[in-house]
Amino acid sequence: MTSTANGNFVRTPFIAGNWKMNMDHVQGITLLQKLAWTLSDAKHDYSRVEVAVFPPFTDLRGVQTLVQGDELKVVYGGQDLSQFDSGAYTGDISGQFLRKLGCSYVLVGHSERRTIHNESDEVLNAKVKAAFRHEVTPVLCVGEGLEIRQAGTHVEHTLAQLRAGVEGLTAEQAKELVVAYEPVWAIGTGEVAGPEDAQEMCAAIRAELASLFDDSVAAGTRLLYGGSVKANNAAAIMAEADVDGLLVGGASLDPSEFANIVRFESHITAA
Ligand SMILES: O=C(CO)COP(=O)(O)O
Repeated sequence: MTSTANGNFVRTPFIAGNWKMNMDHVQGITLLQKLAWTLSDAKHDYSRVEVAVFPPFTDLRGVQTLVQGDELKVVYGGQDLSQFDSGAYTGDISGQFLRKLGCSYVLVGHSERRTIHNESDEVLNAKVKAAFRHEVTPVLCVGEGLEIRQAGTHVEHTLAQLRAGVEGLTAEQAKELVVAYEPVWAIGTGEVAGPEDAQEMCAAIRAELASLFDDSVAAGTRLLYGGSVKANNAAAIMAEADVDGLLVGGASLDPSEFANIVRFESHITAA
């Protein structure tokens, strides 16, 4: 992303709220309504900054109904999907079902899936491919834990996750893919990676995409940062050349805070 103080971006900035296992389907609707009102009051231009929410599966039908009924421009997605299309996989959700619910995106390989559910790079690669099969754009999450960061091998570690995740994709798919760098030590801890840490990793990811695919993939793929993003640090992170968006956890549960993150450009011009 090349940005200037007046907010000209090469790739459309993407600000996403990952609600994790918060908000039942009633609370979820209220949260989305408040977010939409706040952004509408602020005359948010969704063509300048794309806004996405990732609610729990049980909220998705309500979110779809609200988005369609009120013609909201907020897009939404699932927090996970099965690598399989259908069958005897109790508890799992097919990409086909997400597509039918109007999901544009799906998170794949969030660190909480990798650690709590032991999802391997191999499974995650199959999930990325399943998402493409069902025409849902995967947001592949990568990032290192604290020990790896302290050992100084974070770039190598994260790029290995990236390579495994995108294996077998076409250049066209890789360009559509969104990659989210979320250092595990910065998630939900209040410990935010500095803008320069986010930039270091996003630049490395972009260079890796150029070598795995080609320069047009590297130039087109959107790269997000996630981990303790708040309204007061969003603008500085977004000012980095290779950061195209933000994946926000805790702060996305507060509609006014999240709206201020979406409106990070107003902070840049105000600064
Ligand atoms: O995991 C995250 C988003 O997917 C980040 O969570 P927090 O913003 O709560 O640190």
